[in-house]
Amino acid sequence: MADLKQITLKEIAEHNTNKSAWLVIGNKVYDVTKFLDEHPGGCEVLLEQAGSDGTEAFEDVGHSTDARSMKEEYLIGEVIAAERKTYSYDKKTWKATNEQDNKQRGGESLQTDNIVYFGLLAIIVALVYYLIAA
Ligand code: HEM
Repeated sequence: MADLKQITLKEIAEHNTNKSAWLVIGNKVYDVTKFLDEHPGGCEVLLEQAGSDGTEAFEDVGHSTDARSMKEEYLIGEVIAAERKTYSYDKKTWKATNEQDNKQRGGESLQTDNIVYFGLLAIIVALVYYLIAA
């Protein structure tokens, strides 16, 4: 990746129209001008991000692996080292995963609790029935 053209945020900001639309995803610069009409999510969302950093918007949509590799066709360079931002892909993934895990775990423990309560209730009912019958 050493050969990638180094581009400043100032230069990127100038390409924010449908005549020339650049956007930054993960510090890489993509020229999506030709892709505007082909983007399944529409040209508006791309133009909204054009000239700026679209990493968060791109990640929020949860683009497919296909979409991720597709964007490499439009790669034209990368943000100069001094102006790069760190976007924590890991943290985001972990956050989402943990939330999901917690929900799942919550659901599971609730189910387990219900089974225990139901079992106790059944034992009590059986005991009462036994005592009455005796
Ligand atoms: C070069 C960059 C991009 C490429 C190659 C790309 C590609 C794609 C592809 C292939 C899809 C179809 C669904 C999928 O396969 O995930 C899609 C959907 C979509 N994209 Fe992008 N995209 C790019 C950037 C963006 C950005 C910056 C946004 C900003 C919000 C965006 C918003 C959306 C939305 C809203 C959808 C529709 C999702 C749906 O209907 O379920 N995309 N994109």
